Amino acid sequence: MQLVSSQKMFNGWQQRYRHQSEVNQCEMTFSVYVPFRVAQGHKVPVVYCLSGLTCSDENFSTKAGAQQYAAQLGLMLVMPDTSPRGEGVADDAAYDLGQGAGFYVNATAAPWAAHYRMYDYIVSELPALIEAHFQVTKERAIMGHSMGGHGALMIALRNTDRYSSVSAFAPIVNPMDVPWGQKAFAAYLGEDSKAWAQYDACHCVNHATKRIPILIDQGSADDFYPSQLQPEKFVTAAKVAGLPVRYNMRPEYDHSYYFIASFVESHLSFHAEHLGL
Ligand SMILES: N[C@@H](CCC(=O)N[C@@H](CSC=O)C(=O)NCC(=O)O)C(=O)O
Repeated sequence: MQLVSSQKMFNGWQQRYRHQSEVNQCEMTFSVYVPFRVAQGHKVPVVYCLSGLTCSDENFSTKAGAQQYAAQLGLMLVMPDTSPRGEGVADDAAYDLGQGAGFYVNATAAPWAAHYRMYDYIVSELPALIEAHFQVTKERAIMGHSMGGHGALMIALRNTDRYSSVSAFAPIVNPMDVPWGQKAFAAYLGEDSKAWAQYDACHCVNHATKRIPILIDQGSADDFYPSQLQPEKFVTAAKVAGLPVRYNMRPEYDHSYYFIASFVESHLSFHAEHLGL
């Protein structure tokens, strides 16, 4: 693991690391925020922050304004990239497919299957790396925005033993039923939609083995809300499955990081509460 950059921030450290990923078969970069509590000799729990289409590990770290709250709460933030990258990695000219748009699935269709294994990367490889190199406990929460909001919901529901809580800003919730998801799933998983449900949060609610606490915020002025997101579908599915969801509609907020920055404190406090801080 190679340190790319390190800056002091709120008495802790904002850093970027590069490493060779076995599951994605390429070099991956991630960002972390290490709170001061670590320098005081404590192990801290981790919140994984998954970004959306077109993002890298730097969107959340530079725009969400989360570090000041992570510093106060004693949380480490891990901000992964949204796909494998590099010259030898398949890509597409469109912003919603290929590099920057991995959708947190393990691709099975050519040419994507060779590198696009973001599900295994987020669930297994990255946490193992983090737990080997940083002063962290094995307690984790996961959150995300848009495509990353969906990734967080889907991953948490499939792995309720691994996460204490999950939250999402303006998430895609039913990718099998909206244009962004249908395009990505057809490419990564093949045209047979039977293989898609395992990665669709509205289906994954039925496979949760624990009542994991869920928080979702949605802006009413989000251009993607009616066509690509529709979080109410998830709220209904989760309630039918008996899962506790707190859903906030935020008047006049859009899809941007200005929206995320406005409510990120409440998401980190939610996770801190369920992580027992
Ligand atoms: N209109 C786009 C779409 C890109 C976009 O809005 N990306 C969002 C996430 S959307 C769902 O996953 C984002 O987070 N962008 C980065 C940012 O810093 O705001 C386009 O034309 O590119």
